[in-house]
Amino acid sequence: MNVMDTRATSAMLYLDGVHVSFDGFHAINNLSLTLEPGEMRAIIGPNGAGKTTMMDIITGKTKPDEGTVLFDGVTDLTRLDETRIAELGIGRKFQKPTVFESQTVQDNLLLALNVDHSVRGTLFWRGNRAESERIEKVLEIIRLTDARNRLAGSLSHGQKQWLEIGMLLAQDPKLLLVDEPVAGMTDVETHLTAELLKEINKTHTVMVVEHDMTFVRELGVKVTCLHEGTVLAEGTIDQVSSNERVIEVYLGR
Ligand SMILES: Nc1ncnc2c1ncn2[C@@H]1O[C@H](COP(=O)(O)OP(=O)(O)OP(=O)(O)O)[C@@H](O)[C@H]1O
Repeated sequence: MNVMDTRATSAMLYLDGVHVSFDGFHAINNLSLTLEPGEMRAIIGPNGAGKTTMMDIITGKTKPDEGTVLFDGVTDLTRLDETRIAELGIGRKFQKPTVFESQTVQDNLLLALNVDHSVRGTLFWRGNRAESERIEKVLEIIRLTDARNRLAGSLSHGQKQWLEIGMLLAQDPKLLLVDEPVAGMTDVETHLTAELLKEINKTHTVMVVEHDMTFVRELGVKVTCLHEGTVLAEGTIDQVSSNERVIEVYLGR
């Protein structure tokens, strides 16, 4: 691919002709996808479509056999390891919340900030002014300001998910990858999560994988449906959900 391609130079994320096979099985098959800076994209698709593998490629956990994966215009992610990719500003939220249950909400956020906690000791450190302001802002976005001193273990499932999204946000990533955030949530929590991601998307580029179509519709963003490791359909939720192939392989089941 020519890196002077305008898509490649302006995109936050640019995948082109990506292939991944596991023992001869083609999990990702000529996958091409572009995410613009500031965009939020919803990724849908049946089990085994390659959604997780695509996230693994972006974060460096899995290396493609072929294809181009560029971040922020020019950085070739296929040459970097997971740590370096995280340092570049790609944050990933896995499906299950993994907060520090015996720490308070606020201390979880402090732990997530990029500081040398081994030296300063998180429990005695309350951050400099910029960091404190950042924590306040994140608490507000994730709606946990009033719960700041509660132990994370005492939060509801939905609140734990929001806290973990907040821990990513504390690091101010350029791109947030969010895997099935509303699985196991109540309808109210699901609605609040859509609001929360829309708020985050005002200042961050977001890619969210989700099966819950009510939630995806509420996000109101461009949708990509993957199937057999490639893009089956892309467009508005109405366009994608009325696509005959999407209905056949995913929605109509
Ligand atoms: N490490 C691996 N070794 C062998 N096969 C794998 C490996 N990782 C993924 N696969 C296969 O690749 C395909 C794509 O899997 P992937 O987990 O990316 O799908 P998915 O769209 O995330 O599905 P789900 O919605 O169930 O999470 C599946 O058939 C899966 O079994």
